[in-house]
Amino acid sequence: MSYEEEDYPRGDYIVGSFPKDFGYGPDDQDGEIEVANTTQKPRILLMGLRRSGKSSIQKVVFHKMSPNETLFLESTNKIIKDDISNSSFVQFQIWDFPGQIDFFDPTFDSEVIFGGCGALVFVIDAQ
Ligand SMILES: Nc1nc2c(ncn2[C@@H]2O[C@H](COP(=O)(O)OP(=O)(O)OP(=O)(O)O)[C@@H](O)[C@H]2O)c(=O)[nH]1
Repeated sequence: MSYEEEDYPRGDYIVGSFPKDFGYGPDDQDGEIEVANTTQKPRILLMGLRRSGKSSIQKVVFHKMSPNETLFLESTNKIIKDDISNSSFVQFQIWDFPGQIDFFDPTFDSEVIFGGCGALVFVIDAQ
């Protein structure tokens, strides 16, 4: 991993970069919702353009948020890992990515991101 702490101090992101602070590292446990057994459940990645509606889709579909309430959602600045366990048969994770990630950044670790991916939803414009 080429990430160096001094190059990307915490909270001081370079636009377009993909520092480990975004929360995708194997040891990361501080997503908004704590997730146990991160490696065992199928993972759905929500990626796409900035302000395209990724978080809105996730909140409306899986958390019964009313579409009107999504107007007040703030921009995602790190990966939000959400554990969906509706029953013992329906169990998976959704990783909601920040829209500003740069896939060509050298610190983007595609092995870690896509390694356990079951599906990828790329949102262009939810409207
Ligand atoms: N009119 C309309 N607005 C929507 C729709 N989906 C999302 N929005 C609005 O678009 C804005 C951005 O939505 P988010 O869900 O935060 O977008 P995001 O892709 O997660 O954004 P980033 O985290 O910045 O990448 C919000 O104000 C939403 O209310 C839709 O279907 N119709």
